[in-house]
Amino acid sequence: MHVLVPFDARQPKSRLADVLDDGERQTFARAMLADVLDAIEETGHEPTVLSTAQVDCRASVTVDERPLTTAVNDALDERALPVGVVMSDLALATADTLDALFGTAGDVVIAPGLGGGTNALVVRHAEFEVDYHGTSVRDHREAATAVGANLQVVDSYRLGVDIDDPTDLVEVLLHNDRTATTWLDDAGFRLETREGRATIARTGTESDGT
Ligand SMILES: Nc1nc2c(ncn2[C@@H]2O[C@H](COP(=O)(O)OP(=O)(O)OP(=O)(O)O)[C@@H](O)[C@H]2O)c(=O)[nH]1
Ligand SMILES: C[C@H](OP(=O)(O)O)C(=O)O
Repeated sequence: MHVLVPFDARQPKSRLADVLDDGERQTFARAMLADVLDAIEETGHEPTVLSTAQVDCRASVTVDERPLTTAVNDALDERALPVGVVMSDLALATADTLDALFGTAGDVVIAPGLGGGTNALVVRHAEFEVDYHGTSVRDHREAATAVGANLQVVDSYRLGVDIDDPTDLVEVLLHNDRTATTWLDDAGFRLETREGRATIARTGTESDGT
């Protein structure tokens, strides 16, 4: 199966601006992309990065500067189905969890994200179109129904966590041990327990007084 990996190479991960500067967000986004590409390759499927600008990575790259939804729908039209779409910020994605997604039968198979996004999906129905942003998981359910496509939802913690906000970094430090975690470690991020919950702190910053 062909697997598209959308990637915003221009200003990635703006919601992490409180904890990472511009250059750090670029590097961290690329680290997560590398981990996602590794996991897809381990499944034996073929990833193509669908990027807003050229990016140095181990997969083939198609550059499309248009908005996410337009770029993905055009890429779906150009390829023989089925096609997978896996977001580049799924830092916890593993070959096993992706195999479960790719192996689930259905015209449209969705891995929802926390907060209403669509972290990954498989499209086997020619009339189905994506519509990202907002509560896209609900929009995709409706879009599947509208074209008469059978929809399946996979239940996956690892595919459900996309790294958008600083609190999501906790999950990377807790549950990933690949490129993105190494990068966070090297950048000084540590887990701390506050009021019984895991949270992140960064050594060498004002917040820890060093
Ligand atoms: N090709 C393409 N990919 C995009 C675009 N916008 C976001 N992405 C990718 O789509 C996935 C989900 O992106 P978001 O979390 O909504 O956006 P983001 O740019 O990563 O982060 P924020 O700036 O914090 O919203 C990630 O893999 C992004 O790299 C776009 O306009 N084009
Ligand atoms: C692209 C978007 O991602 P989010 O903004 O929810 O991370 C979505 O899944 O619709």
